[in-house]
Amino acid sequence: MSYSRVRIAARLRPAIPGEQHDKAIRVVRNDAGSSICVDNPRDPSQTFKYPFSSCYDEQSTQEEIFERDVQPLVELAFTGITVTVFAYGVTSSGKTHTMQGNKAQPGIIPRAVEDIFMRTASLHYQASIQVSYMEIYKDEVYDLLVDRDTAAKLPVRENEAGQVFVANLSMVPVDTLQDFDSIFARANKQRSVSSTNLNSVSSRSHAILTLHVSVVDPVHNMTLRGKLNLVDLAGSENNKHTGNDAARMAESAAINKSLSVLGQVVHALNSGASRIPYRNSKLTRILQDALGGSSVGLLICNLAPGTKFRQDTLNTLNFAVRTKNIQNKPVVNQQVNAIAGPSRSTIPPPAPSGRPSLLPNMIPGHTRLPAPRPSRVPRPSSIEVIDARSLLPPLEPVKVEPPPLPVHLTEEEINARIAKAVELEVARRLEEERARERQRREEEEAATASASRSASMQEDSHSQDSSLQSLPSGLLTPLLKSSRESHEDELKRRLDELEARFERANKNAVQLADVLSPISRKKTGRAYVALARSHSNKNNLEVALNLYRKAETYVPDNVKLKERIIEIEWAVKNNRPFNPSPKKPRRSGSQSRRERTKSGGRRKHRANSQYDAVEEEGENDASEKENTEARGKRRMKTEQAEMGTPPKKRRLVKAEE
Ligand SMILES: Nc1ncnc2c1ncn2[C@@H]1O[C@H](COP(=O)(O)OP(=O)(O)OP(=O)(O)O)[C@@H](O)[C@H]1O
Repeated sequence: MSYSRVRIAARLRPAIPGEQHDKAIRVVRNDAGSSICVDNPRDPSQTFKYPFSSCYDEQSTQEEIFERDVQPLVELAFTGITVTVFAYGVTSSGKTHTMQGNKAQPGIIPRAVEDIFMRTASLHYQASIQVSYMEIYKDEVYDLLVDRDTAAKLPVRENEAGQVFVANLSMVPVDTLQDFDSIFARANKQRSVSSTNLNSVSSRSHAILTLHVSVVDPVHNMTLRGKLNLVDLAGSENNKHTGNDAARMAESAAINKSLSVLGQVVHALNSGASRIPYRNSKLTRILQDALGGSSVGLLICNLAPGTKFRQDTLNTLNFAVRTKNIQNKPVVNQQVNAIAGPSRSTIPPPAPSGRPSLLPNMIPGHTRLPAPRPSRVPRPSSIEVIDARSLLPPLEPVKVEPPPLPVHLTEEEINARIAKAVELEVARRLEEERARERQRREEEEAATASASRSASMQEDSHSQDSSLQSLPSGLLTPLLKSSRESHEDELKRRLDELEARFERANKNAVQLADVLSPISRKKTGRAYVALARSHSNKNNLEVALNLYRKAETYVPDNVKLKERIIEIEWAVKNNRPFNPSPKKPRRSGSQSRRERTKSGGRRKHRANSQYDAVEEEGENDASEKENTEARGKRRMKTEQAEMGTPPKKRRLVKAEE
């Protein structure tokens, strides 16, 4: 089964007139890759680092982003795959600029359309392009290709195959770039836009432009239907800054609510929840396919610069980190042609004439996508949704049969097709190998994690052998008979071996952390933290630092872990000893609850243990935020007394409070 993670790109816009310029948020590039660095709002001496494969700074151009991150995905639409690119970020962070741009700096949408037409022209197959464009305004869907004054609210429905669609949405065939430009320009005038203190042309709705690409392959007698969804989300708004009036406030509430549901969907997917709340907003319902569904996804995080936007930026980046873990399972949408031979009529027929038209046609020549009522849903025999791999020729033994020679294919094109098929098959086999490796690894991790937990319990009780009986036999059994020190060495050796084995099997820069499930990542992170803590207790600070950094690759959005790394870096750099927080003895559930209540509650308890923070990583955002705020308040209270003391000491002062 082949999975595709949602790709992430982050783009920092330049300061615009009237904004104060500072470096609170910046793009850093080094040998290890690129990251967005943000100063900790609570403690400027600390920096949060968010590594992403694509980070664009203030000088980046529209062309770079398109060529590096979007153009490779456009190609997929020609192979029957749905691709969704969405721009996410706080209001005024540059989403519309990135997606639409302007005449001088055209954005992703015009570039993608141009690219599609260029590809179409060079194809030897018949291809047709259609466009649909909708906006979600106050949780209602409107067609942007019909006259605004008469536009009705469109219902969101699901067909028998489980595909979500917007009923009665127009689809307009476009044959040239000029066709598209005039349709798009006219449609954009319909979009809900207003002026706020932060943006004179602030989008008040989420806009989804879809380019439907149909390619008819007469040789195989089928039509591939790919889609490119280009989504310009409305920005989250802090109404202290926007200065919104009552009407804008109502829009703002709807925008913030739908983005909050988007956050909940991402969180539920990440935590493996059995119910994903897609239905809680129209936005998530329509984007369902891009989040944990069958399309390939790219999230562009737009970031506004400077201290003023720092908290919003952290929220956006944390959302991105969570989204990065979502796995989609792309499928090829392929329809067997009813009549063999090339055909340009890949567009569904217009609604039956007896059906009352709800909306007038604004654009001449456009066809309305019929509402697929159950009786009109294509039978499974005529529309297939298939796993992309099944399109590959058989490869046992490795031998690729060239596809039948279409009259207009050149020798070079045939060779390219064969090479592509081989490449895909190799990728499939690699994926199978990885799946086997993953399974082996997860079994080993389960044993490793329980061993490290037991090791940590051993430390708590200062009893080295009382818990041996309760540890699992098997993988780690020989270690249990040795001393604790050698046990740790062995645990580290096994973790290293696990990564090395994975890297050997994957020479194409896929990291172990990238392929583990969220639970396995958390477990591995936890094992590294346990080892790191043990080394820091012995004052082997450099080793501990390395291990904490390793842990961070598995749980990158764990704030406590980032803080711990900064503290140890400080101690190493200043050649100072490092005193770990005193570890509390384990208590029974009820006793623990009683004590927590007396001593100021759960938040204080959590703040005391780095290990617990990793364990509890992934709890809901609200409690994370509460913790951060509570810590921030305590930090401010003690700031005066702590001047000149290292970060670790400050924490101890707080703990004593
Ligand atoms: N990379 C950039 N280079 C130059 N100007 C930019 C860039 N990104 C954004 N801007 C400018 O910043 C302002 C806000 O950008 P934009 O309207 O795209 O933000 P937005 O995120 O779409 O906001 P909203 O959510 O309120 O619609 C605009 O004036 C835009 O031209």
